[in-house]
Amino acid sequence: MVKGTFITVEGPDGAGKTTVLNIIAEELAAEGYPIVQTREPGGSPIAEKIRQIILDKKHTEMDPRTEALLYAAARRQHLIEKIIPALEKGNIVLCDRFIDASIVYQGFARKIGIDEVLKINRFAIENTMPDLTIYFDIEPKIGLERIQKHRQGEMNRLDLETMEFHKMVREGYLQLLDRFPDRIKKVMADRPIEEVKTEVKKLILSLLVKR
Ligand SMILES: Nc1ncnc2c1ncn2[C@@H]1O[C@H](COP(=O)(O)OP(=O)(O)O)[C@@H](O)[C@H]1O
Ligand SMILES: Cc1cn([C@H]2C[C@H](O)[C@@H](COP(=O)(O)OP(=O)(O)O)O2)c(=O)[nH]c1=O
Repeated sequence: MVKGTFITVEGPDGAGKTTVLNIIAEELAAEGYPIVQTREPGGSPIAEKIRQIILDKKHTEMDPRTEALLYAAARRQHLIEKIIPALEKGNIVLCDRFIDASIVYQGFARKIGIDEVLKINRFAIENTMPDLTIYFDIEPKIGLERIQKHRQGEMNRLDLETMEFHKMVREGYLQLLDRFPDRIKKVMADRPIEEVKTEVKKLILSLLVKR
């Protein structure tokens, strides 16, 4: 029987997920909550190796279904090695991206199909779904500008096609929000970090008091 609480954050790149999660993890830990913070793809040695294969810029010929299977494989390994043991010990697991990222990026934006990607991910994760998923909503243009601003010209792949892709990503998340309204909660991420953090923390605490 799993005793812990499993919370994931999702959203387009540059929405502020990592920034806000870092602050909240630190605050909750200081307040005495047993926090385990982790991220996908990666989060365990085997899963990190799979991440390197997926994100390797040399792998331009990678087929979308291969990519989806690799994400699902990394997810399974991370779940078995890290998330489930932490939940069994009663921890609150805060995870940066999980199954919804695959549904949206591979299923919707790469056009494999939401239900196809759900199927392989159900195989990968069996029954371990998040208790709560916080979706950081932001216009892709703003998210990408944030990333560019801090990487100072290094990342210049932001042509029209990738903007189209990122728009699909947001659209995919909004569809998931409609499909799973009880699990996924939306936060407007186009606001100062402190405001976003306060709202996200409120959502987390309101789940924790119920349990
Ligand atoms: N609310 C915010 N307003 C302005 N800049 C932000 C905000 N949240 C994050 N950032 C900055 O935007 C960049 C991307 O944030 P990050 O947390 O890495 O996003 P994500 O994990 O969603 O891709 C970082 O440089 C971060 O400092
Ligand atoms: C977990 C996951 C991530 N991704 C993508 C989303 C990101 O663009 C990238 C992860 O890179 P990462 O550097 O972790 O980005 P971020 O800080 O924005 O989360 O992988 C998928 O396409 N499918 C998935 O299942």
